[in-house]
Amino acid sequence: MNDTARDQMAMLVGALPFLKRYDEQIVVVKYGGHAMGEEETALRFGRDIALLEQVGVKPVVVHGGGPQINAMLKRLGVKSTFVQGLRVTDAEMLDVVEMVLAGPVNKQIAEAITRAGAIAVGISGKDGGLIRARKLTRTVRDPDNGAEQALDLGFVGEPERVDTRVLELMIGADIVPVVAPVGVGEDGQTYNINADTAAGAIAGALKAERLLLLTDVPGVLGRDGALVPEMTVAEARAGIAAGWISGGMIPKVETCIYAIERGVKGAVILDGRVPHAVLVELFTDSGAGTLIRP
Ligand SMILES: Nc1ncnc2c1ncn2[C@@H]1O[C@H](COP(=O)(O)OP(=O)(O)O)[C@@H](O)[C@H]1O
Ligand SMILES: CC(=O)N[C@@H](CCC(=O)OP(=O)(O)O)C(=O)O
Repeated sequence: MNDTARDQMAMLVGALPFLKRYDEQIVVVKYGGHAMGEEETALRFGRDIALLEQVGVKPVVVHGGGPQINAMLKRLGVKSTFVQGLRVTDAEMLDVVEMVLAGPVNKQIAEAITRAGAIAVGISGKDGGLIRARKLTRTVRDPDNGAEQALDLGFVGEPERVDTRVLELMIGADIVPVVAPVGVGEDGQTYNINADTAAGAIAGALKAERLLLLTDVPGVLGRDGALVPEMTVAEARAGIAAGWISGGMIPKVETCIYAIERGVKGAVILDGRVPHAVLVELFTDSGAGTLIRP
């Protein structure tokens, strides 16, 4: 046997316990807009998700699409602003957000997975009452007098309740759900939801075995810039308080903490642009990215 064959054999044997561990288990994968990159990246992602389904894992995909929304807004000549990483969403903006997320982005991902041999169906959080949302309230501290001020982000929502029935029906029929992060209020109002937040709420409601957040950095980086392979919820909270976890990484880490507190066994932040990142994370000992655990 040559070295290549020996390496392949070792990989295969190493993966077997993980295949058993994830058999019939729900894994929620958040596919971020930055991780989507070139068409080839999306096709590779589709092949990995289809493969997961074919080996008995139950994947549920929740996607973002921030950069894709930005591209459409540019074409339309509409300006967009972000507050605390969230897009301020007025009625006109909401139309574009829903059109892009629940339209081409959602369909492209479902199509890529289906082309790779699984059956994937794209839905939005509005379908089947999946994500009941309410208006998100946020405050900001005035730097001059320290007073708390309410922020109005328009139609930005937060999940209030997740009704998993439509997902369970799909999963039970071996259909891979692909979910756009749009929710609906009690009064029928549509809300734009941060995709990390939506994925965390869905993973929590499904009590998923794993939540994977695919982004365009290797994971959580420590003060020295090196990847932190693993951290507890307490360590993650301390990192946010100390300030070395900041910006767009805060909602991701908070989402992981939220999901774990609702029974998800482990949440991982990893680089979705790396070929087969999902497979390496699930089926190898070393994993990929940063694992946040209870
Ligand atoms: N400790 C940290 N480790 C890694 N990234 C961090 C950290 N603190 C802040 N960040 C920032 O978080 C960003 C990832 O969040 P974001 O750009 O919102 O991702 P996405 O578009 O995939 O949702 C990184 O590009 C980086 O600038
Ligand atoms: C409220 C809010 O900010 N919603 C996001 C939804 C998409 C998203 O989160 O996409 P990524 O994961 O690719 O960043 C937005 O409008 O961009």
